[in-house]
Amino acid sequence: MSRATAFPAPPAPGGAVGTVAARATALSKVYGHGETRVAALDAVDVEFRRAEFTAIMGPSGSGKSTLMHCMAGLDSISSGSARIGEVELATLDDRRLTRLRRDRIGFVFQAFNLLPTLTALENITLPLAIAGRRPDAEWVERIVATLGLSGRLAHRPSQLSGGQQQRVAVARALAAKPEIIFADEPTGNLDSRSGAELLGFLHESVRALEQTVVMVTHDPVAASYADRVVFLADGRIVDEMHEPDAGAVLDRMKAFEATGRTN
Ligand SMILES: Nc1ncnc2c1ncn2[C@@H]1O[C@H](COP(=O)(O)OP(=O)(O)OP(=O)(O)O)[C@@H](O)[C@H]1O
Repeated sequence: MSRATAFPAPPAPGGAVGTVAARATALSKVYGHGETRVAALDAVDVEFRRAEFTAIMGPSGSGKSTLMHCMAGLDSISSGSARIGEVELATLDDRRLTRLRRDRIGFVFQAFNLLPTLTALENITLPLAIAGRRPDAEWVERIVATLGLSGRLAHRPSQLSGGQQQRVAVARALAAKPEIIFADEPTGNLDSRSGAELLGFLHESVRALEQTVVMVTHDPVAASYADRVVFLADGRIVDEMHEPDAGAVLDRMKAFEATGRTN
């Protein structure tokens, strides 16, 4: 049941582990003019590899959300390049950009944004239904099992805990087999235990389902679930850490904040 789209079909998740899912090159984003001009991103170079879990950290105002929004085609860029796979986002008109976001990108936000009148399963498959695509039943089953939602599919959001609702939101993001998932503070509305569980499931979706996840977070513990942490300060990538642990991330953050105060 292949359906013609404006883009080549995304590779099966895991089909090309280690290749680049998204890339920014000399990416700059300026808001405002004159006295109100803010360089939110200043010549950022960063790659997000397939089947890798990356956390983006940095002090408030360092450009984390702007980077995520520019990479996800939710905001325009001022100069440089932002690519999903081989597609240069700046070359797409609004219609093609909307389609790319729908077909190739998954989103998870702090607010779960589930429809209250639909069951968990209906929420998970809704974006596919809107896109006129039939869900891949086997894939949806794997996602649901990986996220520990098998016994909850007939429940409505009000019958689920916050952690379960956010897992439904992650399942919804995964259902279309996106090339990359952008998560903005996905544990921001969860208590610490549900947050830890959600992060464990996100980690598992990268390991077991070979998904690519980029997560903006303020929380060093959340970042420690990632394979890699990219640190932003004043709109620039200033450091990177692999196989992070929470203590080391916290120390690095404190160091940036101390430097920021003395500059
Ligand atoms: N729409 C906008 N108009 C003007 N300036 C903006 C806009 N969005 C962001 N900025 C500015 O760009 C800079 C980076 O903002 P951004 O929200 O990306 O930072 P952040 O690291 O995500 O911050 P936080 O951790 O507080 O969410 C900040 O100085 C911010 O004030």
